[in-house]
Amino acid sequence: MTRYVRRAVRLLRTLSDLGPGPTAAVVALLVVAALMPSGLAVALGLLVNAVESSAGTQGSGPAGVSAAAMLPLVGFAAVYLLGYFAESLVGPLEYLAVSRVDRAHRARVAQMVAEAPTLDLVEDADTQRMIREVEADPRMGFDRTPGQGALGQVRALAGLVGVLCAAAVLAVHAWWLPLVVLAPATLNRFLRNQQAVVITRHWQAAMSGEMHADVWRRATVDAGAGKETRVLGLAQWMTDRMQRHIREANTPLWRYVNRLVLDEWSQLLLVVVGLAPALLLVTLAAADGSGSLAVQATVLSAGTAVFQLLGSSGAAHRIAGGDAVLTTTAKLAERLRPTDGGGHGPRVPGRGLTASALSGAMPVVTFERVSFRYPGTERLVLDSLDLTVGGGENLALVGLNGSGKSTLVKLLCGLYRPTAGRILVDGTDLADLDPGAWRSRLAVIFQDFVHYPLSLADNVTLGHGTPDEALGRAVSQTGIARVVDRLPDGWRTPLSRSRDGGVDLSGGQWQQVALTRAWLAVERGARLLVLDEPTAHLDVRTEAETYERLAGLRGTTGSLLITHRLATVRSADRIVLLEHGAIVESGDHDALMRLDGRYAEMFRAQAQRFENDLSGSRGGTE
Ligand SMILES: Nc1ncnc2c1ncn2[C@@H]1O[C@H](COP(=O)(O)OP(=O)(O)OP(=O)(O)O)[C@@H](O)[C@H]1O
Repeated sequence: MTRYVRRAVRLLRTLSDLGPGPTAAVVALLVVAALMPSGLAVALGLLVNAVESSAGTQGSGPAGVSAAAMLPLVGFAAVYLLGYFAESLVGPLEYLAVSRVDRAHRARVAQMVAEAPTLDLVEDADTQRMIREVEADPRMGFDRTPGQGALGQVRALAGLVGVLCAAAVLAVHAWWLPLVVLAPATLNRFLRNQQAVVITRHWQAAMSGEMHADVWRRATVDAGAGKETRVLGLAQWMTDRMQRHIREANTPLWRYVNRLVLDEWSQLLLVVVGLAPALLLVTLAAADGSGSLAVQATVLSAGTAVFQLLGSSGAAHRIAGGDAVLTTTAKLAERLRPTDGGGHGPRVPGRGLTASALSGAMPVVTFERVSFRYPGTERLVLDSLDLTVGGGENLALVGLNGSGKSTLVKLLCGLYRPTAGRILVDGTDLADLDPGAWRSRLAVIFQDFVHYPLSLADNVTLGHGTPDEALGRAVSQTGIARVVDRLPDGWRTPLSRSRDGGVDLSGGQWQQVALTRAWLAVERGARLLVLDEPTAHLDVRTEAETYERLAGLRGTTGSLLITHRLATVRSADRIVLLEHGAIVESGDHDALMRLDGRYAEMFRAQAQRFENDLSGSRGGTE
């Protein structure tokens, strides 16, 4: 019982997102709608009674009957119309209420996930399943949302008021009538609640399969994947895979619901068990003269109302679903909540925020015997790595694919914590710094930076409200001018083909956008530039210009550059070669060439290829 009360309270609390006025309106209308069946039962009884008594009056003809029945008839019609009016108003109001509650819930979930300080828990398969369950994404056509649950709960409570009223109507005719009707109706309600809980569990169990289906569902409609879908003829394959995952995920749920449909006769039996004795008893009373047709009509209507109000499975499903979503949301919050270490979640950051992390100084980041493996994997991606980055130094990190370069960047940003060892920022453990404050010291371009389907201005400022002068300086100092000039609406052009007036950029143009983001971050105070393959798509001229501009930041920021183009790292203060997560060579270009090791071998191989290409193209033109 307390479980039911706790569940109801939790669901009803979400109505605070709706506000008192709309909540009161929905509650009032639902109560009026729930009282209607009892009102109709009473009005029907009065009407039949009027017809019966005027028909029994000596000498009264049809005109007499109609006149006597007129008032109850008008009453009946008024009650009916009021109920009809309440139901038709409550539909759209309920819809608005559900959307508002769910919108606030979705915003909370989005913020909770986006603010989790590290990525490991967000990437975890269980977390992803929980997010899929609680995000209440309308694109998925979910009816299991906190809003649906809350409104289902209001409907159920309003229904209880209606049931009490119907029971009172029955009790007027005989004290035992409500007991006879309520017992099977309550049992019916209990069974439906249980079924709703089982259905919700099946729905939750189908989540992983649905997530597989999502991959294919998105791929079939995603404009970005559209090229391959068409050129490689993937449409049928994708839709087959989507259907298969949906089928496999939902078969247990569908089987259970099929069984329920077949077992529906048992619910009917409960209705008969509840209503038949009541009707039989009032009929017998009518036969021996102590009852009447009016009583029969009232009892039948009020009894049916009890079953109607208690037996609806719709509200039960919505309540069970909404409750499950709120339970999972609470678990998700717990999972993503920072702890004081030792717990499951990430550690509470910000305890030892250093002065230099907030000052304008260029930070020095020290990796001390750092080892790292991604959660759920066995392989060490970084292995006892010792490295110092920053402090104004221009450091280049090179290495073969998969050697751990991007992973090192993610650790430096505090997106993961080392499996062993520690990372110090100016002598303070990174885990003890406030992640937001630390990240504001960094200007990072990830290898797979995000192409937001927003305007160019939004794409470079990213919500920082950069003033126009800063954009102006960006135009003159980052080379973005060439991109801006080609866009139909300049800075305001949406960078997505799927938006009105939108265009897409080439890979190289996108990299110029990302470089401008980093440049603006430095303007805002970032003092360590971290660039993971920032120029891989740039033409030779633009690349050379970019490095010239970056060299201009020397003295303002330190930098960590990751690249496969070794020609671009020659001027770095220090080059570090990473292999299998460990540093195998370190020094400036000349020193590494003298060492004649792996770096020198890679450098010569690239230079040789460049020479070959050059002589090939000269041969072609001769
Ligand atoms: N989120 C992840 N979960 C599990 N393993 C990962 C994850 N990200 C990367 N890895 C693995 O970590 C290893 C190092 O990847 P990383 O991206 O750091 O290499 P890299 O040196 O940057 O490679 P590249 O030069 O190709 O960009 C790879 O074997 C990769 O499969």
